[in-house]
Parts: sequence; structure tokens; C-alpha cells
Amino acid sequence: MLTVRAPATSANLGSGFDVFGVALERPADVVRLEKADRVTIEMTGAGSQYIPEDPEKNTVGAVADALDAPARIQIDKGVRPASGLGSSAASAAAAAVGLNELYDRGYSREELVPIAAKGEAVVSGDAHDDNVAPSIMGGFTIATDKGVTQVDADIPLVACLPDIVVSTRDARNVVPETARVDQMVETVGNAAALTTGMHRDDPELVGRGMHDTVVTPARAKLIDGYEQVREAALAAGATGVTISGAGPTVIAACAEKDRRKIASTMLDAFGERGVDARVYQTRIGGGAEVF
Ligand SMILES: Nc1ncnc2c1ncn2[C@@H]1O[C@H](COP(=O)(O)OP(=O)(O)O)[C@@H](O)[C@H]1O
Ligand SMILES: N[C@@H](CCOP(=O)(O)O)C(=O)O
Repeated sequence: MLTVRAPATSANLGSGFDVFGVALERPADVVRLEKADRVTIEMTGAGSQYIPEDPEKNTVGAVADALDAPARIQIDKGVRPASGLGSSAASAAAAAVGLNELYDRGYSREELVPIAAKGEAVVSGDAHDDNVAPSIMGGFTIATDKGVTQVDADIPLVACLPDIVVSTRDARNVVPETARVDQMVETVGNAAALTTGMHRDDPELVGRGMHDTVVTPARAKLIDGYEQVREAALAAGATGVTISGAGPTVIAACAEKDRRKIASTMLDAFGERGVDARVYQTRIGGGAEVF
């Protein structure tokens, strides 16, 4: 049996809607695969009771189909579904990397990205690549229909996951259909600053570039306590704060020395709203690993 560990990811980072993503050092899904006559899926771990084992409805089923690689697939979820931490993508990324190796298909990591994204289409209606790209390739990724650009950035992060469920499909429905030119100009500036910050491993520049006035304000309404948590994290030293993926996780970039304080401040701020939460003190990490 082949074992693959594929990391959680944080997509968008504010200014890079549907394009930017980072792999997180933790949490991760662990997927075990062996060749079989047909695809079967067994789920365990965080929130697994809410995830269908039917290959037609699970992200890994679409990946196995695309690679013509039937297998017995056991998924141990470390990434809770509907978290904004690329839960559905982590399983799809692990399946793409694992089945490619098991069946010796010979695809490169970059070529596996659109294949894994077919799994995302099953759950959110859109084959967006911004979670599967970093989960497969690691680091900071810029995923467009022209391919993926990747850099091995190192930025400390805090990801605070409240006990609220936001499905990516629902959160995509509140994205505004249009943006003003001044918002476009601001977004381009922020995205450029963030990208430069990733190349320099500079949390200040990355945090500044996470600002977004187009998609984030619309989605913030789905997360009870978002504004309070954001303000508390900034006051505790975060260099930037935004919604991770479609939410409800709130993600902060920071200097290493401030990470612990920011983590406890974010938990407290959700607590003051009566919302339970858990927090990951993490950083940008590598992509899927095969054991
Ligand atoms: N292997 C999988 N892992 C996680 N969620 C899955 C998987 N397969 C299907 N799903 C479904 O995908 C949805 C979660 O995906 P999504 O809303 O994109 O959340 P996330 O932000 O955590 O990726 C849930 O409805 C879940 O049942
Ligand atoms: N770009 C997508 C990313 C969704 O990420 P997820 O972790 O919430 O699945 C979006 O913002 O809709």
C-alpha cells in the first residue's frame, strides 16, 4: 500500500482570489492507496462522518477516474471539511500524487494540478486550482489557466478555525460579479506586494498584500466575529489578516516572535462572541509527500 500525506492549504490570501495559495505545514490528510478492480473509499478522521464515500461524490473519485486508476482508497482526514483550509483539495491532491505513482502514469507535479482540480469541481461546482496547486507542489503558488508558478516561501502563519460551517459552494455565491477600476488598481498593487514578499520571505510585505476590498468583505458576513478577530490579531502584531479560502478559517501572517500571542488573541476574540474555535500555529510548508 502507498501512503501519501497532503497538506492543508490557504487559498486567495486576500488579493489573489482563485489564483494564490500556500501549503501549510499542518494540518494534513493521510491517504493510503492500493490497486483494485474498482474505486472504493473509506473515510476516517476529522469530520469524516460528513463526507460521502460514494466515488461520484468524493473528490478522490473524480481524480481516480481522470487517471483511469481504480484503487482502494483510505482517507484519514486531518483537515476538517468546509474549513477554508482546502480539505477537499488535500484528499484530491494526495490521490493524484499517489495514483500517478501507483499506476506509473508519469505526470509531473504541475501536470497533476488540473487533474486534482477535477475533484474540486465535484464539490464546489468550479475546478479552481488554487488549493490543489500548493497541496501538490508546496510553498506559495500562483495558479492560472496558463499553469502554476511556485516559490518555496517561508512565512509564519496562524490559522484560526471557528466552529462554523461555510461551504465553498455557498461562499462562491456571494462573490460580487463586478469590481470598480479603483478596486482593480488596489488589488493589483496588493497582489504584487504579496508576491514580492513571498520571494523575500518578508512577513510585513506579505501581510500588507493580503488586503482586499472586493471578495473578502462580502464573505466576512458569513463568519460571525470576523471583524473582531481580525482587529484583535492586528493589534497583537499580525502583519495581515484575511479569510482563508472561502472561510470560515481566518488566517494571519506574522513574525515568528508574535505567533503565539496572535494565536491566543484570535481564540479569545472568537470566544468573546460565543464561538468555539481551534488554532494552528503554522507556516508555509512543502507539498504532498509519498511514503
Ligand atoms: N475527500 C474529501 N475531503 C473533504 N471533503 C470532501 C471530500 N470529498 C467530498 N467532500 C465534500 O466537500 C465539501 C467540503 O469542501 P469545501 O466546501 O470546498 O471545504 P474546504 O474549504 O474545507 O475544502 C463537503 O461537502 C464534503 O462532504
Ligand atoms: N478560491 C476558492 C478557494 C476555496 O478554498 P476552500 O479552502 O474554502 O475550499 C474560493 O475562494 O472560493
